[in-house]
Amino acid sequence: MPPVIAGTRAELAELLVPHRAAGRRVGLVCTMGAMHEGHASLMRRTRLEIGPDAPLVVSLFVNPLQFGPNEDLARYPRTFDEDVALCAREGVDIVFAPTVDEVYPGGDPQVTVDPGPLAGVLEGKTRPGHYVGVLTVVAKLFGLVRPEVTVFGEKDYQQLALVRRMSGDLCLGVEVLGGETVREPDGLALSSRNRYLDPEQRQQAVALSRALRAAQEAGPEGYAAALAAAEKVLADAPGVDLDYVVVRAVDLAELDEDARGEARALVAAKVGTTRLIDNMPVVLGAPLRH
Ligand SMILES: Nc1ncnc2c1ncn2[C@@H]1O[C@H](COP(=O)(O)OP(=O)(O)OP(=O)(O)O)[C@@H](O)[C@H]1O
Ligand SMILES: CC(C)(CO)[C@@H](O)C(=O)[O-]
Ligand code: BAL
Repeated sequence: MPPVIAGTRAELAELLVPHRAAGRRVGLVCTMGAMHEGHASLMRRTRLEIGPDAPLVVSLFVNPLQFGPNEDLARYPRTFDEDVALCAREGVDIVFAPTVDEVYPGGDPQVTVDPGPLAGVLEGKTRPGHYVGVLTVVAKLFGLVRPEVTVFGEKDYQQLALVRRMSGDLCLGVEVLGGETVREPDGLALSSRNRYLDPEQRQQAVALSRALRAAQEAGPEGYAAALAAAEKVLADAPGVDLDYVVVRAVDLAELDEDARGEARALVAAKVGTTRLIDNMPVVLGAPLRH
């Protein structure tokens, strides 16, 4: 069965009434469309969480508030029919695809979400205002859909951390789960923006995941070795204009040289004009002997 498309808040609310009356758990996956297997995996994970009879809602909205003035809002890929077909294959019940006016009647909102200090680093440093835009629209989507559970991709690791933090700090009551990153066979993380890459850039882009794997492999030798291994791969990579490569704590705090245990390696770089991000778990320090 194809999903029902809701273009307005009123249509969405009406579609959810019978589910709420029946006490079903609502699941939400937030997207900007141009869907791929990464999005599909979040839908499947959400379905597992809510069960077969509960409503699975997917939002499809390219949110202008999270794009900077020199970013790719105008050319962001829009593939509505293919997206709906993917949602149908994944058993999505409702696709919420509002217009900009429907989400922001009267223009930009006066009240927005302050994402706090975690938004001042990494993606937030390079893209000022990005996480105000992301959290504001996610808060609105939470308010409109009122989901019990949502799954966000680990590919956007800082975004996942911030959405979790928002739900907790603002008592929104939404369980925020992380979905593993889906990759191409050569390691490149699936991303809607991969379609901007020409064949040569597509080859070059694999350096990001190779660098993260190098950090993983060097992890047992410690923090400095893990970081240096990733940096070396990227320094030798043609066509890759590095923004940052870091090894951080799982909560994205900075680490010192003696750090041990679970950490996260994260990278952002431009390949041609396309900005890509990726991250992987890293375990720092040799395993403790018993
Ligand atoms: N490869 C992936 N594996 C798992 N989840 C993903 C993957 N790529 C994106 N997601 C998740 O899908 C959700 C919607 O993301 P979005 O629509 O921006 O897709 P995207 O591919 O990340 O696009 P972009 O190229 O703009 O970053 C987010 O929670 C994001 O983390
Ligand atoms: C969460 C999100 C849909 C908000 O616009 C977007 O940032 C994305 O696609 O990751
Ligand atoms: N996937 C995160 C959305 C963005 O880059 O704007």
